[in-house]
Amino acid sequence: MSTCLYSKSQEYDLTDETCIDSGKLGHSKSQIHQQPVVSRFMSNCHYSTLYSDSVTTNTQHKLLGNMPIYVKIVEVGPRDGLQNEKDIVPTSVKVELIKMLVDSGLQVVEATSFVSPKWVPQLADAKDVIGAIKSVSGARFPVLTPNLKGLEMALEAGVKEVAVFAAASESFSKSNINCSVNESLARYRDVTSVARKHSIPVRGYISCVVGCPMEGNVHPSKVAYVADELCKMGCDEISLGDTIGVGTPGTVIPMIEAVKNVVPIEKLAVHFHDTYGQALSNILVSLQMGISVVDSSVSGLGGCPYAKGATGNVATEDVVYMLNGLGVKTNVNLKKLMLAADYIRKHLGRPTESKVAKALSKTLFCASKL
Ligand SMILES: CC(C)(COP(=O)([O-])OP(=O)([O-])OC[C@H]1O[C@@H](n2cnc3c(N)ncnc32)[C@H](O)[C@@H]1OP(=O)([O-])[O-])[C@@H](O)C(=O)NCCC(=O)NCCSC(=O)C[C@@](C)(O)CC(=O)[O-]
Repeated sequence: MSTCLYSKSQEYDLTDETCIDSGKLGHSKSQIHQQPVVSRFMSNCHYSTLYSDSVTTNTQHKLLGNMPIYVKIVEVGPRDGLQNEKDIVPTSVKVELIKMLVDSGLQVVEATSFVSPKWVPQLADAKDVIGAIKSVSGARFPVLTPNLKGLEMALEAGVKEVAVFAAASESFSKSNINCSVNESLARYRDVTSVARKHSIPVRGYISCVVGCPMEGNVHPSKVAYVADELCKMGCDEISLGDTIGVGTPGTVIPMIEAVKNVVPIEKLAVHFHDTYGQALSNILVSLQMGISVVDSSVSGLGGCPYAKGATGNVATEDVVYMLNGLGVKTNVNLKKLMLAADYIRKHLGRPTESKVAKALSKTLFCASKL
């Protein structure tokens, strides 16, 4: 047994296989322990977690549970990330962002929503965004559709995948989509039924899976109820959203346990906001429980217009970095992803929310020469 990565006070009980190979860095393990972690990032452009194929990690270690070999990342930045922005982001910027995200290797990029422009003015250009990315290949571009009207508009625009969005809390459902949970499920039965006739896959979101901004704690049985209904109406994937980012493994585990009793685990995805800094630990336990689809947002953009105080989604850069470190494939090139993050952050005029991007920003130039 040996330890790696952090200072003595934070030692992890990992085997040699689970350590990031110090040989790749050209340092001995004792040297690694002597260096502060940030200076190691800055002085080592070849740091192995930048590249998914350069890490030789034993994902089957008993402490890690049975990690999936591959995790599908659903990039929600252009939709969830931008929907809350007050200043309208030009369509051309959204389109360029989507192209850069696809170029980084992301295979699913949620592009926009066909929702009421009165409710979400930022996404009023949904049709134009979809029109402009029609020729972009290499990724799927699902969109949100809250009702049949949204679905019809999406189909007309040429969308090939849609998502409906319910909530486990009545109050949130009312404030987000202006109807009760059961009313929303009835609407979504119509949406999924029409979508299926067009062979369009449907994802079902559930918001507030552990906590609601108005009702507080949400019982796992409420999440399981909505998940079961979404599954029965034909949703192909169900994304469990901690909309306000209050969950910890202590609340996330029983919630997933309850849901996986009614929905096959292969159909589940997780969607964590990082308000309390718990998103990565919640993702890790979700993977250990058998989930292999993770939603995230480039640069940690986001927040829901109807969940006051909630911060952005977990940053895609941070998810990719963790998965690289675990030896789990994602197909994402972290350096290119950071370029996409840089592009949108510069436009929005705000610094990144990604811890990884903050740490690596000084080595980006160096990494770009590799
Ligand atoms: C659901 C409605 C439409 C109900 O809104 P409503 O006001 O009850 O709807 P309505 O049927 O009375 O229609 C009102 C107006 O909206 C129009 N309309 C109606 N539907 C559409 C449509 N699809 N597209 C465009 N326009 C539409 C409709 O034609 C009408 O226009 P008017 O006659 O006044 O000119 C509204 O509440 C809405 O659009 N809500 C969207 C809210 C939203 O997008 N929230 C963020 C996404 S959810 C989320 O972020 C959480 C998630 C998924 O990320 C996971 C997590 O973190 O938890």
